[in-house]
Amino acid sequence: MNAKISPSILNSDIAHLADEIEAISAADRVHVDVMDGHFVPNLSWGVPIVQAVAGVTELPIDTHLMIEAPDRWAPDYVTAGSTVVTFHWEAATAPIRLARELRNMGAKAGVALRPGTPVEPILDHLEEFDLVLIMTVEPGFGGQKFLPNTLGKVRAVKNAIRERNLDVEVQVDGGVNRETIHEALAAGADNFVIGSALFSAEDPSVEVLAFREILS
Ligand SMILES: O=C(CO)[C@H](O)[C@H](O)COP(=O)(O)O
Ligand SMILES: [Co+2]
Repeated sequence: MNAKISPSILNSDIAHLADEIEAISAADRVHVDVMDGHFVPNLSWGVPIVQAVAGVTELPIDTHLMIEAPDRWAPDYVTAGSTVVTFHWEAATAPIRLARELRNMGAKAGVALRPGTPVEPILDHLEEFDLVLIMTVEPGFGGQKFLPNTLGKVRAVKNAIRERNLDVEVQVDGGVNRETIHEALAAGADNFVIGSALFSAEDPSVEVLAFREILS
């Protein structure tokens, strides 16, 4: 599987969001972080932003829901234009049923785990998902430090995917930069959410290419 770069626009200059997204057009996806102020202690944005992003880019939208009651809200993010909708395992009432609903709507279904959530319960259900997101920081804020003790879960998911020859992406999200990306890659990640390391660079368009080079 070719490694994918999914820039998180959380820490971009949202007053110039269309320009920021244009700058990362050589990436593979746009990662949109939805936070509800309950599942995480921060509030970001919702359906209208996904619709707005869909209106200014051809890149597939990868929506990361850090919200309570994803069973109720996640389908709206497919309708809004997301290609991938990832919800948190900890927040969902019926995660398998929700994943099936998202797929039936034509989207890819992703499941995310906080750093402290064990991976074992999802290993028996990997066929139900297109993407597993292993959080490498506590969800809620951009610009945090990468937690290397989460990489054991990346290895465990990747091993299970390989053993069963499944087509499931392993995404890491949080604190990924030019140094930490090597550890995540070695552990088996193939989809890299990169936020502040891209948007704090002098030229994010050049930085995307630098990450592409590292992953090649
Ligand atoms: O889900 C997230 C935070 O909960 C963001 O996607 C993540 O933090 C990306 O930003 P950075 O690369 O700056 O850590
Ligand atoms: Co995210």
